[in-house]
Amino acid sequence: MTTPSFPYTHFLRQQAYIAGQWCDADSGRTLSVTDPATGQMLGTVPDMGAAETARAVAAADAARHAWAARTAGDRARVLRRLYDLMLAHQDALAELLTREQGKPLAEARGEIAYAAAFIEWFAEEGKRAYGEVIPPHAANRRIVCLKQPVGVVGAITPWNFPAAMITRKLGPALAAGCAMVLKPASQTPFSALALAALAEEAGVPPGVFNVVTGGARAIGGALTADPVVRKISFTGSTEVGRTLMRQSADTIKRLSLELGGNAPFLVFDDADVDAAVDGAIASKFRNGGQTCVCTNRFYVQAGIHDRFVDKLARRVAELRVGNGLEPGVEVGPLIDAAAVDKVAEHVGDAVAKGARVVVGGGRHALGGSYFTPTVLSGVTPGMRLTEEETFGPLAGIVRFQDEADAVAQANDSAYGLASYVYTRDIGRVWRVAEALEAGMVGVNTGLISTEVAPFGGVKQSGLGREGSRHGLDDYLEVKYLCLGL
Ligand SMILES: NC(=O)C1=CN([C@@H]2O[C@H](COP(=O)(O)OP(=O)(O)OC[C@H]3O[C@@H](n4cnc5c(N)ncnc54)[C@H](OP(=O)(O)O)[C@@H]3O)[C@@H](O)[C@H]2O)C=CC1
Ligand SMILES: O=C(O)[C@H](O)CS(=O)(=O)O
Repeated sequence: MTTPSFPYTHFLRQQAYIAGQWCDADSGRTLSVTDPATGQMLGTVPDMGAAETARAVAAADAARHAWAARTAGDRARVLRRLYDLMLAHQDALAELLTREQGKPLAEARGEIAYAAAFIEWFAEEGKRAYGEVIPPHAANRRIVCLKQPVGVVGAITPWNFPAAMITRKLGPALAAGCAMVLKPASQTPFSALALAALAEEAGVPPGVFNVVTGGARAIGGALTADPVVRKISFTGSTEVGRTLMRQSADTIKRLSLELGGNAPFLVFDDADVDAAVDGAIASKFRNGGQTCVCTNRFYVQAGIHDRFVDKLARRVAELRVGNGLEPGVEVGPLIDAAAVDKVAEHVGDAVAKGARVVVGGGRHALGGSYFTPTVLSGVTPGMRLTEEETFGPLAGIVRFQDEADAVAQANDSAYGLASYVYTRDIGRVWRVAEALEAGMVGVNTGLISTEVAPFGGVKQSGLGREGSRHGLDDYLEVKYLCLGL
């Protein structure tokens, strides 16, 4: 039976999803969602708060036992149906995602496939949540360790990947036998609600997956305060992650925190300069620079510096900026005016401190939330763009002399999420990769994100890992049985 193809409007749900019911806020209040490319309203979602969140937590707590009692294979079959449905409706889901977030349609299609891959991956991983039998400490004892689901999970996700950041949590949570209450970003809630509709169609039981939309502080406060919620999984800024960590302390919750980044990109004299420029474009301008693993500062060795800057600037000047729905657009609008202001402030600060605009440098002629892809040279430590996450299409380049200096500058940050190094010297690959204070290192590649590898950071970039076989552990508890004979 072929799956009918629907327009994106088919998935545009303007109600929240609690206990298997589509519902409005108790107050009747709504939040507007706008298309960042046009500023036009796309739709509204309920502006919910603590009361609705409490009902969602209660529904998750009621539903989790029967879900956990099903076999891992049974849960995997439901997740596989969700995976199949996501891919069957990839185009409609991608258009909905581009309309609420702004990224080019090709990237949105890629995100839907990436999001679905987490569901497929963890459907299978859930079947391998092996326990263990341990040689006993006494002849009359037997030791067995079980893996059991954490229970009710509170999830809070950002606007930059409105589908993948959800399934990166939903996949392992449901595969492990947990139930979830999700608060998506208010700027991009429709992808989350579309996932809820597909989960319902795939056979995820009522209450196992709930989506509450509305005020972040009220919903987040309710999730972190409720002792029934045993885990918080958050992706977003370090500032908010810190708040959630504090609020979770009173009930000692498990935490998965995927937070801010400040990725360094090191290019050594012996690098393939064309490959390095390809990697720089991929790592810096994906999603308009609005990913936590985007390069935030470039360090280029003196011998290759001028060639790298010239080649990169030529490529950046050719990037096509526009509405993500238009064919061929490579850089869409930023999420909102505040994001544009931040990029402009980083450019202004760097230029005031001596940096040179090689290409771009300001707001785009299209106006609104568009910013011209920009390359700055002559960047030096102390400029804001080397210390703060720009989260926009701005490449700032620092020239360096020797390896030790480059590594020291790269590590001079409170963050440690992603990092990148281009060199063809195998000894340098190992020295630098081992020395970089980051959770992830791209070697001669600017694209590192995949469901099969452990994604996460060190220092103030977060706690835990998502994806890979490690990602399931964050949703499981180890129970030790000591059997007296
Ligand atoms: N490490 C990673 O994988 C990722 C990290 N990030 C980081 O997130 C930042 C950009 O994303 P952005 O969405 O602006 O980040 P925010 O941290 O502002 O928001 C992320 C989510 O947290 C919610 N939120 C905000 N304040 C609170 C609160 N007090 N209590 C509970 N929830 C709250 C938001 O809700 P609402 O939308 O309603 O405000 C949103 O759903 C960057 O720093 C980026 O590096 C982003 C993506 C991935
Ligand atoms: O930056 C993020 O929000 C995601 O982690 C992006 S990705 O690198 O996983 O695609």
